[in-house]
Amino acid sequence: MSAQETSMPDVSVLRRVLRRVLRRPRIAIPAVILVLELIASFGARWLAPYPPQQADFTAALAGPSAKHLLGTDRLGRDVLSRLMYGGADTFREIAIAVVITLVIAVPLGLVIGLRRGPLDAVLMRTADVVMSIPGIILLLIVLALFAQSMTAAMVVIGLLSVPGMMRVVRSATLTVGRETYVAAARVSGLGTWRVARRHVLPRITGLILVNAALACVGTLLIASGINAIGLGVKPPAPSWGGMMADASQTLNESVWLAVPTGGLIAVTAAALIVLGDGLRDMLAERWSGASVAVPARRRRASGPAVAAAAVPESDDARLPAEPNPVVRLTGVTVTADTAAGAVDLISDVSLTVGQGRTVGLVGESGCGKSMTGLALLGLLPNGARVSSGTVEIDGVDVGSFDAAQWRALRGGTIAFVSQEPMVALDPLFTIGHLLREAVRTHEKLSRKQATLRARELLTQVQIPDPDRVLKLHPSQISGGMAQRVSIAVALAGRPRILVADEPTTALDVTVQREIVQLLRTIQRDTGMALLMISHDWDVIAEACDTALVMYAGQVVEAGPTDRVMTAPVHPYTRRLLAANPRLAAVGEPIPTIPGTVPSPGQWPVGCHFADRCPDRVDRCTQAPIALTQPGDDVVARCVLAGEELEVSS
Ligand SMILES: Nc1ncnc2c1ncn2[C@@H]1O[C@H](COP(=O)(O)OP(=O)(O)OP(=O)(O)O)[C@@H](O)[C@H]1O
Repeated sequence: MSAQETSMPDVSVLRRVLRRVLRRPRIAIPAVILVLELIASFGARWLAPYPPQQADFTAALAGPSAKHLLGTDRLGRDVLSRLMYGGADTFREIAIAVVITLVIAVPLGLVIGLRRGPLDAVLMRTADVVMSIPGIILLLIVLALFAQSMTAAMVVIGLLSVPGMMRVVRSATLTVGRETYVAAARVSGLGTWRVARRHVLPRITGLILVNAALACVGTLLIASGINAIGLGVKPPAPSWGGMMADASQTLNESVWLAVPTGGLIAVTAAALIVLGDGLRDMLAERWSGASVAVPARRRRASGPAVAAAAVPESDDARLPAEPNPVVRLTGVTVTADTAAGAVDLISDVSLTVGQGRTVGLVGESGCGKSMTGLALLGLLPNGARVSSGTVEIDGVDVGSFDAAQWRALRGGTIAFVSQEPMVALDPLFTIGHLLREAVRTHEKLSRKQATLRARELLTQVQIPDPDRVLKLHPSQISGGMAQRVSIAVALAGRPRILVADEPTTALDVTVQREIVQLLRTIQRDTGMALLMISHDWDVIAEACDTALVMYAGQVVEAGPTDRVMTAPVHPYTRRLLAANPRLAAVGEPIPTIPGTVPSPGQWPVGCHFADRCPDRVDRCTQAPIALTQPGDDVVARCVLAGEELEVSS
């Protein structure tokens, strides 16, 4: 963010926020009450009618009168003045505790919610331990050790509240972190902290405010309690808790004395809660319609742990040659820890994408296409890892890369476009802001230069009237335009390889063609390599030089797209092509492949497709099937592949 952006907030923005706040009684009323209390408390020296200790024994325990608006206590001291003087300490105490809680808990919750891993495990266990400490005993010890210092007590309360707040922030971050725009921001190379601050924090601010309000109320009550039992502010200095204690001692003589102090504490607590709720609702309204939380993609539950049979080495299989390889996956197996044990999600996947080339991954849902793309992006889900094989990018083995090295690579060398353009863009910001942020992640540019580059990117993705679009929010543009914008964001770092995971699935047919053509044009102009993940043969036909067909975690056939589509060798490829709805004859039912893709962990020992394959022979189920090259341009994982070719030639 530029100095201009971070410096003095725009007056018109402040005015807008103020107008919005004042229009809502649920915010305006508690806010006015609290502001008046703050003014009265911190301005007590000038505003209070009497000094806090000035006693008038002739007017002890008097009710409200013109002279003493809220009456007097048993020493004839003015209750209103004492409440005003005592308020400053009360608000200061609340501020100390709650600021400590927020300053520690919010960043920690954000970071562990996004990063997970060992830090998450350590902090969560530490939180469990801290939460089991009996707070009241600790408070009494601290008050004894620090000469009844309320500051020390508030520091302890603040620290003891950290675990609770951290858990709330962490679990909200986990939810928001699953949204595609957050994944997209991470893939564009933004560090965890920047993603947290720019894309997660604004979404969970409402929740944090509600919990902060509750923490304020909790601290108010605890601080009043400590003062009431005489362990905090020492009499005759005024405090709300001390005044409650005084009132309780004189209840038999005057019930009234409890009313102003008790009422003030109750009104303050209620105002804090209503204000927190009101602000949360205001922020929630801001989000409604802008983005719909996308549920995490449904994952098929892994079946009972069946150890994946060792697949023979596939060195003998030469995948289609790719000139100037930018990316090379060699025999990559991704394994995930599940409740049923370690399960392979993809097995022995090899692929190469050369400069200026497009390789397509095609297959039914659940075959492992996305997992292959995520392995290449270094973005495997928690618990999943590359358990064997290598991933090379620009000739460098990235297997041992740490988070910082991946960050440097993502968005720069490799970029990602997802299937949900609308949710890949953070709805809170304008297109211009999102593009400027993406551009400045990779290049040191002034705001003006970044705007020019953002405009250039919009032109590159063929968006008409880029100046107008820069000022719009994602919710104000169509799905097709949003996909163009997310491609522009991906191009901001001038990537060498772009992974496009079903980039046209959410779009209508005409727009799909436009997006595919756009990607091809960009690729021709920039020489970028493209890994296109799709279940749509039309997209593969239109965009890809080479097609890899995946089934149940394995590459089952590969070759030049034309050959794969016109002379498929693997029975699965043939049936997948036949099931293409656009090839079905009018009036004829669309052929389907009976059965379903076996889940990871339930793959059979032999050919993964055997159960669904009408051409199955005994050899298919006896041992793992290797990927072989039975002919020019033909790579297949089928025992019948060679025979097939002989028959057809
Ligand atoms: N974190 C995970 N833990 C366990 N299994 C997972 C996990 N993530 C994905 N899977 C499983 O891995 C398999 C491959 O998933 P993947 O998303 O790569 O399939 P896909 O071919 O891209 O399908 P789709 O087109 O539906 O995304 C699926 O069976 C999925 O259920």
